Amino acid sequence: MDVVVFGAGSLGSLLGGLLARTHDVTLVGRRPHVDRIREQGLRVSGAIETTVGPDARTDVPPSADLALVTVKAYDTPAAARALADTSLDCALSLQNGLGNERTLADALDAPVLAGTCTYGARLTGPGEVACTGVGEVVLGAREGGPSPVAERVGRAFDEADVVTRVADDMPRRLWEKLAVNAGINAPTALARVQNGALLGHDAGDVMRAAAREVAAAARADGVELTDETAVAAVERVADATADNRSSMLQDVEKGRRTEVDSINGVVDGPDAPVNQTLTALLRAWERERGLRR
Ligand SMILES: NC(=O)C1=CN([C@@H]2O[C@H](COP(=O)(O)OP(=O)(O)OC[C@H]3O[C@@H](n4cnc5c(N)ncnc54)[C@H](OP(=O)(O)O)[C@@H]3O)[C@@H](O)[C@H]2O)C=CC1
Ligand SMILES: CC(C)(CO)C(=O)C(=O)O
Repeated sequence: MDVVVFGAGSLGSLLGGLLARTHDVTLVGRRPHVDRIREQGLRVSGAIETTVGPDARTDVPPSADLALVTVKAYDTPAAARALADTSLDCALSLQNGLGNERTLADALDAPVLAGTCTYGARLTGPGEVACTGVGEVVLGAREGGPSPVAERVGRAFDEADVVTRVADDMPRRLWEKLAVNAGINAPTALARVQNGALLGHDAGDVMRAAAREVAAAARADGVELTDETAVAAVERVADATADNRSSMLQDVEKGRRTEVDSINGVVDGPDAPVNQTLTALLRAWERERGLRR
């Protein structure tokens, strides 16, 4: 399969690197990362060790079978514009947050698949990415149901030894993942604590309330996600990733814009006062830092 990875940062470099073991991969990213990959290849270290030689560039190629979109959610509109003139068979978002697939589908003349990813990735230097945990990619039709396109992409990922499952219930999975990220990411970023610290009393109440509000929004959107399922999911992930610093905490520590708009901000409204508060506080921090207007 001919794969273009739009957003060769942490996740894009890792998955692009793993796919490059079997497929023709082009990484679209920034300098000096892309230059180093062209000169010396891409080194993957940590839980998976390999060196591969994908193509790497700063602009998009004219065609590909699959566009894997791995920019931060706030860059999805720009990714969609950049890919609009590329001839594609399909696109797949593995980003956190809700709404990325719709943004891509509105701009692209190709089916857009939804996905979730629990692999952990961190750029460690130009031309180098660390796999901080082997997880799983789950992908499928963004509106749910069977999808021959998703089956084809799933097979291609399997061939490259990327742990992958094709699912026919992506809308429910995306909402459940949103409940997890809404409950963990913003509270850990604001309190500057590891995920496990949310399992204590006060912060735990905030985490569970945020997850319940997301479940209510999912049901209003026609997706059957109970409060109990959402709360059990966020508690399970906080426990399993107790020593993690969430991606939003890492963004705040690095002084970078966060993905709050496409996580807590998706359910931001009077019916979701906890998510509204978390969103408002993170937006205030971003504004003060000059990261948003
Ligand atoms: N890292 C992880 O382990 C996981 C991440 N995710 C999700 O995956 C998504 C990506 O996360 P992550 O990889 O950590 O983020 P990164 O910031 O590391 O990667 C995104 C990369 O895309 C680049 N980029 C953005 N716009 C363009 C453009 N127009 N042209 C070329 N390059 C561009 C960015 O460069 P620049 O910063 O210079 O703009 C950056 O290098 C997020 O939604 C995240 O929540 C999900 C699961 C695991
Ligand atoms: C699952 C969790 C909360 C792990 O830290 C995550 O996805 C993130 O940090 O963005």
